[in-house]
Amino acid sequence: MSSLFAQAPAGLWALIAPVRGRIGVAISLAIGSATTTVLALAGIATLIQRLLLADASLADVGVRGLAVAIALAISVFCRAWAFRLSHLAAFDLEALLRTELTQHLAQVPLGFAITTGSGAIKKVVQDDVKALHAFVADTTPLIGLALTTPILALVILLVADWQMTVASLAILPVGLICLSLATQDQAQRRQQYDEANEQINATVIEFVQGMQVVRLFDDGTSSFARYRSTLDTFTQTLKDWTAATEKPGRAGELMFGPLPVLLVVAVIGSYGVRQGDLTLPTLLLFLLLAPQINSAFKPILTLSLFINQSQASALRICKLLAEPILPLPSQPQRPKDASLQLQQVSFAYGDRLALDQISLDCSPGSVTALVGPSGAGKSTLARLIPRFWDVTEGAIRIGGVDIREMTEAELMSWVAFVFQETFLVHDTIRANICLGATDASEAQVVAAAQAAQAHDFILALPQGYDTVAGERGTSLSGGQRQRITLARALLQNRPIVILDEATAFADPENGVLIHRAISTLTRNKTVIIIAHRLTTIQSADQIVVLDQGQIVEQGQHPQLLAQQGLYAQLWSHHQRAQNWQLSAKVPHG
Ligand SMILES: Nc1ncnc2c1ncn2[C@@H]1O[C@H](COP(=O)(O)OP(=O)(O)OP(=O)(O)O)[C@@H](O)[C@H]1O
Repeated sequence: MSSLFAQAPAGLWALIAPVRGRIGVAISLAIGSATTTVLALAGIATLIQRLLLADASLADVGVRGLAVAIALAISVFCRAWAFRLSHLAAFDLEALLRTELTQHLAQVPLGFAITTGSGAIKKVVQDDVKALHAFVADTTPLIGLALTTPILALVILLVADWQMTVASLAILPVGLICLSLATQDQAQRRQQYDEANEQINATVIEFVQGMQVVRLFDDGTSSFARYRSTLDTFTQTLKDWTAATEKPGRAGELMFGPLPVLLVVAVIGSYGVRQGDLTLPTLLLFLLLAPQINSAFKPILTLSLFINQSQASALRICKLLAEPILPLPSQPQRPKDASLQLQQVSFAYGDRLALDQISLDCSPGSVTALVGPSGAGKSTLARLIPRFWDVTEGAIRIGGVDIREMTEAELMSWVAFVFQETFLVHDTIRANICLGATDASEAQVVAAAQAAQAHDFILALPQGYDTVAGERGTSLSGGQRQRITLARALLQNRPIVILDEATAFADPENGVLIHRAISTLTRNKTVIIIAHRLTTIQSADQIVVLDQGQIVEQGQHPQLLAQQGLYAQLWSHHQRAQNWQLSAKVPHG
């Protein structure tokens, strides 16, 4: 359960509850502003009435004029104060929600980011929280303003002359009919618009991400043509939408403007005054207040649109906050050694089984290699050990203790994980090496970098260990980034090391250095290595061959070769790939 909310929030109003007090005050101030505006308008009507009297007393006129001025001043003050409060509340809410979301994300299983995608998570934490900011800052005072003005004006006019009120508002149904015509297939058109918009986004991302490849192969013409065609579809969708809603929309807008109602009031009212059914001050009151009722419909419709959009953002935030956190043990246990055991482990992504009844024993200090064709389940198995996800069935034990019975910190103190994708934070090289071992001394950091064959290139950087790694480490080569993450793992010095294809992308020179670093890192450790380069794992204590989520072969290299099974096939493919050379036909001169 999240700390900011007593129970998991279930929608827009629940999410903004932490700043409910200030929103309430802001709405009240907005109501005060609208009320004083309407009262000032009514006051102007009585002021004009007094001014038209032949024996108007200056004092009376003065008092009324002052009252109108004070009402207007109060209205402006309340409005400004309402928006100031709502904006301050919005900033606080934004900070509170971001903290809440990041705290929650820190507790959900690590695999959540992989399954959901970092783009989708970023959208919630950034864009949806920003949408709620806009809702609280701008929309909440408008709720008070947009609703109070027409209601109060209506009450005053009904009291003044109910028949005239009905007559002057007769125009409203016409406007409503036009509006419902303009919005009748709104949902379907909105969906078409969203789909066309998504298509454009996807094509732009494809165009930008693939620019290097695209421009090398076709100078960009064909992918640009794809972009043009989705843009044309998008433009056409918008044109159709505009054409279908244009006329009734404009008519509705006109009907909700002040002019038609002023015309009706002026004509009917003047006739009424001439007949003696209506007094001039009442006509003035209608001329001033009736347009306020009509004009309120547009802001109310805009408000409902805003509320719907904010509700969609709120639901995405709530869904993320409702994501179950990794269950933690009530009585944590400590492993007795660095042995690793998988006991009939099964795991499914949703209803798709990725691992099926895997049992495996790795004694302390042994090297276990996971091999198998693509999609066999190697990465999934490796990721279950640091609890990216919990097993669907069975158990994983370290030193005899089920990893679900260990605290997160305890588990992390046993397992180092070297990702296939190296990740550097936007900080100094030193901070990147120290990640997870913040109390390390300078000498320890340098020793780790030396062992990871990274010290020399770090010293050659402009600020040495104080150089800030570029965004996602872009200013460093792939091999250099790998060596920094290896230095990090070396410094952490955890008894179990999981290597996920750390050397796959290294060039030969980097490959030798990285191989050396890995040898140091894995010395005397329990190692699980996923390797496609089968040559590096020939001496592994056990090789586990996975296929379609199951262990199909298990043993040491010579044993597995002799079995002439899947491993032998993979090995011969690997050998062929190693011996493969570019054959060049030298032209005879
Ligand atoms: N995040 C995920 N969501 C859903 N299915 C997934 C996810 N990750 C992997 N899978 C599926 O689980 C199965 C095992 O994938 P896994 O990545 O573990 O295989 P692998 O042996 O490591 O493959 P490779 O050698 O290509 O990396 C595959 O069928 C894959 O499509």
